Amino acid sequence: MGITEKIKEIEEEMARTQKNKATEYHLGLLKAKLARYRAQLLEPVAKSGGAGVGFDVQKSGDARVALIGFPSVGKSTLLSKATHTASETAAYEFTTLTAIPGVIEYKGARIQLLDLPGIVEGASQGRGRGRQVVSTAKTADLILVMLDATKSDEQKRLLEIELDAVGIRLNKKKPDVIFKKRTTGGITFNSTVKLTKTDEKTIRTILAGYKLHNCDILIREDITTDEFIDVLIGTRKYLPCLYVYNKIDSISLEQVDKLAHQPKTVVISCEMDLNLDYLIERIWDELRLVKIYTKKRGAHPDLADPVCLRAGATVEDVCNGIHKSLATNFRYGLIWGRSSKFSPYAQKVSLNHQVQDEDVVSIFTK
Ligand SMILES: Nc1nc2c(ncn2[C@@H]2O[C@H](COP(=O)(O)OP(=O)(O)OP(=O)(O)O)[C@@H](O)[C@H]2O)c(=O)[nH]1
Ligand SMILES: [K+]
Ligand SMILES: [Mg+2]
Repeated sequence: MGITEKIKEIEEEMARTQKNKATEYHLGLLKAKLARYRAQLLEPVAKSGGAGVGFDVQKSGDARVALIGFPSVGKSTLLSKATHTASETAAYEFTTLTAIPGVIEYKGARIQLLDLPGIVEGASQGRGRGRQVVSTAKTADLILVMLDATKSDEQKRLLEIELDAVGIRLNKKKPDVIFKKRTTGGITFNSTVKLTKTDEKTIRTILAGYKLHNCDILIREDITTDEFIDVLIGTRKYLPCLYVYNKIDSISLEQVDKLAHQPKTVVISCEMDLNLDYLIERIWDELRLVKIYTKKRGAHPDLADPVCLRAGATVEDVCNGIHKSLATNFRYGLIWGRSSKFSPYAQKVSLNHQVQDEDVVSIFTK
């Protein structure tokens, strides 16, 4: 029996099993099995690629944004409008058959936008190019889930099921659980909060199902059983996501208004050029990029060529963004702007100082 059949069998058994106190542990075990098979399904099988291998597109620029959606929602139209790269667009499905990268230049940052083939229901189980698409999506810093505003909202749920099945968690934080494997000593189970969505017995059942008999578990958040399995599997990808409804030129204003009020959502029309600038602004915000200007002694800051980094970056990252040797020869830095505690004056800083958007930095070397 192949993995897909095994998955199907478990899913059927889960559907048949009534959910109650008596079956809770058994269901937990099934869930764990299911997660393990799904993980197996995504492992690369042969050298030639196929399962689990994404499209071979070089990462470039300061961040990567991937376009995911069903066919003909307008992904390629967006790429062609927002970047200088043309990607074929047409009224028929599966126009795009590979990954096409384009670049959005915004506020001094170069953001790679990746057009991808449309995915279909069942993509995560290997239908169409789905698995390649979702594997590529895992390499992105931000996912744009693109939806057709003229179609039912069911599409959003279906897409999320596909992404979920391959271990992509959208707009979710990694569960606050510490899990350590040991060689002896049995299972130590601790929780700093009251667990209302799962319990110790279920978790122990799952651990047994994974043949994990020696480990330390410290739970610091009221997690679900599924979230615990995510921690065990370990390869989950937690990615920020924006829901982009395209084709709002074809629906009523009331409908547009309703969609636009959903969280993490942007409504656009590629064809009519509606709201595209705002979308790019939102992409920038979601990526949480910071822009750092450098300044040579006695000169004005270089405003033309900022260093773009992810939020949380340090002076060391700034150095590495300029030249490899800078951090090794670093003596001290001077920083102006939001992260200087003496603002508007400069603060003398070391490599581990965290920078903030629009800071100006001078680096002094040995
Ligand atoms: N009404 C309307 N049509 C649009 C809009 N954007 C794109 N389209 C049309 O939608 C169709 C599909 O566009 P594509 O850009 O090829 O869609 P895609 O998502 O890349 O499709 P695949 O590559 O096949 O997955 C084309 O006929 C476009 O002209 C829009 O804003 N409004
Ligand atoms: K199309
Ligand atoms: Mg396309």
